[in-house]
Amino acid sequence: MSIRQLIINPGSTSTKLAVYEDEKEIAGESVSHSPEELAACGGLYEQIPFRLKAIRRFIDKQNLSVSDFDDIMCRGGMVWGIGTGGYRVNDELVTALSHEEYASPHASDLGGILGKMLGDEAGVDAYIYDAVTGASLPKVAQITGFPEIVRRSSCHVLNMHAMAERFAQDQGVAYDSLRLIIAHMGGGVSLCAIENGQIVDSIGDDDGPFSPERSGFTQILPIVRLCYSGNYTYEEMKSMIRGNGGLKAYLGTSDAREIEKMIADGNKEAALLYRAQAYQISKGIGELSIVHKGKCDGVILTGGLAYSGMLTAMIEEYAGFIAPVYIYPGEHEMQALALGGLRIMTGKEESREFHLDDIRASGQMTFAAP
Ligand SMILES: Nc1ncnc2c1ncn2[C@@H]1O[C@H](COP(=O)(O)OP(=O)(O)OP(=O)(O)O)[C@@H](O)[C@H]1O
Ligand SMILES: CCCC(=O)O
Repeated sequence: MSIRQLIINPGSTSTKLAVYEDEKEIAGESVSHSPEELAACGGLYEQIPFRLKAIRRFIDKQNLSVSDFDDIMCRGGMVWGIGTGGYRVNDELVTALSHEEYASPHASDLGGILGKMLGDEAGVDAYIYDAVTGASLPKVAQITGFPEIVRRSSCHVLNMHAMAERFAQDQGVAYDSLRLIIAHMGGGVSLCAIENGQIVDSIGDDDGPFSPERSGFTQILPIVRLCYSGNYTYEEMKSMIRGNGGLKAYLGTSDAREIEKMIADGNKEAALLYRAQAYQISKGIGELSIVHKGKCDGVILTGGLAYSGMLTAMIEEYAGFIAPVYIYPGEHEMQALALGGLRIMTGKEESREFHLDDIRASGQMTFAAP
């Protein structure tokens, strides 16, 4: 009997859904949510009923019900102090996914919450897999200049692990033997260093290069001044960091294809900004080369922006001296979730149980939001 799984991947502007039977996708849909629809919901967690409706519509369309699934696999959120792999969604994980002290607000936080709500109706377990914050940073990588702030990892773990494994297969070498740097370049950009099959350091979407829709990191004092200027609320600051920052803030679009058209039409500002994006991503690669002490087997460029020959050529021009650059365009998160779920369902991998005390013990809790 095959294993049938419902896959849920909430993003900032869409909810991606799929049904898998064993390794095969038998149905898939990316339900787009317009800015107006999302704004009408209010905050992130107020989107739950709206997204739940979209998921139910998708399940109905397949003539299935929740009880027809063996499990529900959900994109993991930005819960601090969590490891990689699969976690069964229990009540403590739902609490963590719903509170800013435990998790950074991000659309992917909704995955486990939605999965558990649906699963509970029919006694089906929901899991998150390779959560955005899952990593194994050594102590030396966790120090900041602020004793009150522990440096935490956040990156596109799901797609990065999947691409690293594909790369190892393509090269015919053991994944665990590779020292890699991966840049995931989508609406948000993040990077990681992989060693022994583990993410040992990373640069998050608010921690390094700007991206099509995110501000990335810049000098701290101007940001502090902006926060206290009285011109912006906390919510507005967050939306500049994630959603309305980066290329979108300068050029009014986060679609790199439109930006390339602007460049082709002679728009010099667009050309400068696109180069600046490549430059910053390359600097991120350079920063992570230190983690490997310069001995890196490859740099992998992935995500939607890796389809852009213009961008990848510029990155290769800056960072190609570090290691050979390999391009794996697109993201393969739905398949990675399904394969992770299949390993759990077939007993090849054990899922983990989450406890709020794990976050407390990690020292990675955050201050309460204002
Ligand atoms: N063929 C292409 N050429 C150039 N850019 C492209 C191409 N296809 C997609 N992109 C760009 O990739 C970006 C979106 O990438 P992707 O779909 O991986 O992001 P996302 O899933 O929305 O966000 P994230 O990866 O941060 O979760 C957009 O800027 C889009 O314009
Ligand atoms: C690090 C951010 C991950 C994401 O946007 O999906």
